[in-house]
Amino acid sequence: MEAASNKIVHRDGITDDAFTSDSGDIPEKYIRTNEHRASAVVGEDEPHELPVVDMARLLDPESSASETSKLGSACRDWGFFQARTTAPAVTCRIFQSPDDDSFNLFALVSAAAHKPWSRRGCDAADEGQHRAVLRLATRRQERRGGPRRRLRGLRPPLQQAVEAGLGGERDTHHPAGPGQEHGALANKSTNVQGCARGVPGASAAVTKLVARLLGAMAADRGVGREALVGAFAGKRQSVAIHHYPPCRHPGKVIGNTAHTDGLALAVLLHADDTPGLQVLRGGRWFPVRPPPGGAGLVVNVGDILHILTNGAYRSVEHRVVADAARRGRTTAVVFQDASVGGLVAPLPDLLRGGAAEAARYKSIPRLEYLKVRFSALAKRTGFLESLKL
Ligand SMILES: O=C(O)CCC(=O)C(=O)O
Ligand SMILES: [Fe+2]
Repeated sequence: MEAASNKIVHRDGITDDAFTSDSGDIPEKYIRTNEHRASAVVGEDEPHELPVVDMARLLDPESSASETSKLGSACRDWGFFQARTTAPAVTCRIFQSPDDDSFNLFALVSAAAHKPWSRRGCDAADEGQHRAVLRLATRRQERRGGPRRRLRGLRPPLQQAVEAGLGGERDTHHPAGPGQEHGALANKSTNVQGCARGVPGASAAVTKLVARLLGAMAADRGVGREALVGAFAGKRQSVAIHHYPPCRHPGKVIGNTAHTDGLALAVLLHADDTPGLQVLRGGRWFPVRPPPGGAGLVVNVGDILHILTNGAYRSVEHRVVADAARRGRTTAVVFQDASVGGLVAPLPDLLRGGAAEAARYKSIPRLEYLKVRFSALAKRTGFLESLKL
């Protein structure tokens, strides 16, 4: 029987089922076949590629206008694009070489993937990642008398993010079947805290990349650079690191259920070339191929940027499917927050002047926005729709 997709799976349960059963079947409660059936996946035979924005061309005055318009179309049509960059600063700082002792994410992720289940709590991704994050952050606060003490030493943007629960621990697990040892789960996400030493460098590199993209987005949207860059300046940044172990039954479980990202912009780094990410476009799932050789990042519009641009740039659903053949998949996602004067609202510059647009979304205080989004996730109701005017 197919499991209801909204079942909550606790990690304690996973431990028992995944390691004590030897039947080779996937426990019914982990099956997400219905999610695979929900929409068609575009096959290998239909050529497609995520739009590519070349960062060097974006900066070069000769090519900047045409690359800016490519960027704008990508954000309108796909909500996703690949930012091609040859500068190794971003990727290297997050996924540093395993030989470098100062910060070794590979070791961290691999330790997370192989350690026995701890009992720190786990919620299935389909309950909503952000809810899980919030709950874990709250528990952490209760246990330790507030996260501030534990986070001493982190630089402010990251510290704020973790305090807000946005960069907190994520543990969303879906077992792929017992007997698969450590490959029994389709998604293990770990948190930034263990990577604290390496993150500030990566955070600075991502901030720079994001500022460049925002400058071009502002030009494309016809607002002053400061209007958009200012909405992001000094705002929270958080990082989620995901590890998706290989899975023998990729068509039955899901690595990361379909969702849109709640913050403003997400920058995704692939640590390997295992595919898995799929983007919903025109009712079909488009598989995203990891940029070859790590020469690029996948960027997507989140709900807040959707609202800031008055709906011109689209926050689209995406998901991660499991892969049976390869050794697993590891990604890091840097989320960037934004708001205008404490509000999540269309950029005021879009609503005034000669080319003024009518506001298509309500303006709501940021805290209320977060609250509404969490409860919408819990109830599985359309969130952006509920803010539409
Ligand atoms: O791991 C991936 O490819 C995507 C993860 C994701 O969508 C997220 O963290 O919001
Ligand atoms: Fe996402």
